[in-house]
Amino acid sequence: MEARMSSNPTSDLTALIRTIPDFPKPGIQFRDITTLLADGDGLRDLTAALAEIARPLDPDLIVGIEARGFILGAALALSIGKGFVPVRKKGKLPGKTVGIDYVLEYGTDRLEMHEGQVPQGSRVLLVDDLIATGGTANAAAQLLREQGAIVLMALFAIDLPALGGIAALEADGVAARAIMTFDGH
Ligand SMILES: O=P(O)(O)OC[C@H]1O[C@H](OP(=O)(O)OP(=O)(O)O)[C@H](O)[C@@H]1O
Ligand SMILES: Nc1ncnc2[nH]cnc12
Repeated sequence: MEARMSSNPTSDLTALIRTIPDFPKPGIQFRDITTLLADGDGLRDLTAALAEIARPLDPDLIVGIEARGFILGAALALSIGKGFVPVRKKGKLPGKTVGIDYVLEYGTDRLEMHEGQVPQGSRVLLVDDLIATGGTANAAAQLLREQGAIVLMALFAIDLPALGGIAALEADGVAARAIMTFDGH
C-alpha cells in the first residue's frame, strides 16, 4: 500500500494528492496538494482532520511555514478560531524579524518571523503541508523555542517516513503528527 490515512475522514484524501515523478529533480516523487486544495470536500475534510488533532491541544496560535503551510495553517486557524503567524523565507517580511539559518541538501537557507509576534510562553502549533527530512520544520521549531514559545506539536498533511522527518523532530523533543503517509521519497 503506497499511501495511508492516520484517521478516517469522509473522503479519501490520499486519492486527491497528485504524484508527479521527477519534480523538481530526477528521483523525487512530488506529492502535489493543489489537487486536494481544489476539491471542496477534500479541503473541508483535510481541515477537519487537522482541527480534530489541534483542538484538544488548545494552542494560542497557529504558525505556518511558507508557502504551502500558509494555506493549511490559515484554514486550520480559521476553523478553530485562533490567530495565524507566518514563518517566511528570508527577506519577505516587512517588519523587524528574528530568524534562523538551516542546512539544506545543497547549501543553507534562512527562515524568519516578525519579532514579538509569538509572545514568550505562548503555546503554538506548527503547521506545514509536508514533512520530508524535517529540516524545515526543525528549524522553525527551534526558532519558535528561541523566542520562548512552547511548540505543542508540529502537524502536517503528509509525512514521507522514508526520509525520517517525524523521527528527527521527536528526537529533538517536538511531538509530530501527519494526516497521510506516503511511501518512498
Ligand atoms: O522536511 P523537509 O526536507 O525540510 O521538506 C519539507 C519542506 O519542503 C517543502 O517546501 P518547499 O521548500 O518546497 O517550499 P514551498 O512550500 O514554498 O513550495 C514543504 O512544503 C516543506 O516546507
Ligand atoms: N516529495 C515531496 N513532495 C512535495 N513536497 C516536498 N518537499 C520535500 N519533498 C517533497
